[in-house]
Amino acid sequence: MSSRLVKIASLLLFQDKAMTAMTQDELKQAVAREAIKYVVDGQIVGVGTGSTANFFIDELAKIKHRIKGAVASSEATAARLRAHDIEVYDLNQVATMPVYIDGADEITEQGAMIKGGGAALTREKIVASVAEKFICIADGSKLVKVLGKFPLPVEVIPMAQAVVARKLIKLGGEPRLRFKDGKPLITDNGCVIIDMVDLKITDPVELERQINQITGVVTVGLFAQQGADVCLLGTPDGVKTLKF
Ligand SMILES: O=C(CO)[C@H](O)[C@H](O)COP(=O)(O)O
Repeated sequence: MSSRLVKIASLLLFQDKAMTAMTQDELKQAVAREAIKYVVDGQIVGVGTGSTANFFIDELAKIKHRIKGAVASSEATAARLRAHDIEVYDLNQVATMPVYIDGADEITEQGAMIKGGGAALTREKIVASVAEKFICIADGSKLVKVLGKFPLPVEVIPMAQAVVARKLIKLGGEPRLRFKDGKPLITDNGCVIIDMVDLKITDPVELERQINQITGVVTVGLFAQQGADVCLLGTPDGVKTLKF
């Protein structure tokens, strides 16, 4: 192939990739916009972490005069909410809230999810447990028949990393310590993340129960015992609402 043809081909490839990325962002933005309908006036809203949640925060900023404030599931989310002048409440000041709105790494047709790709799984699970409803916002690529293609995150007390990893191996899959910038990633809670790869999670409720029982585990990123109540799924044909 001539160098001119190679250049054109790589330009087209670049353009194609850029368009795919843009489309996924547009889908995330569409579900974030739709999620605003679930926000209850005068109340506190629980807010998740990640790129889809970030789109939601930007939409929430447009109606901030209608809400009392928000509870954040991570330091990053708290910073973004504050940058929009949305009041951030400590969860200890909040007994209940109508909705918790967050993304997911994978979600099944039954509403079970893998979360924690952004390392915020523990605070996400805690805030979600206080909310009356979990509204999952996700682009269509997150809908799966069986959970486990996305590595399952487990937040672990650092001194228990090796013992927990040994016990996780017995449950199948392969534990991998998560790194960031060449060092083990440290969560907002001062813990590490072990990602379990090569899993095929046919019984998410049971696996969540088993991993929860391992001493040294803080949280597993399986949200099955308490999954989503609603999923707003972004598809090229529009936002689909799945109720569980
Ligand atoms: O669980 C999460 C962060 O801990 C996120 O909700 C999940 O990783 C999805 O992220 P994104 O919206 O960027 O695809």
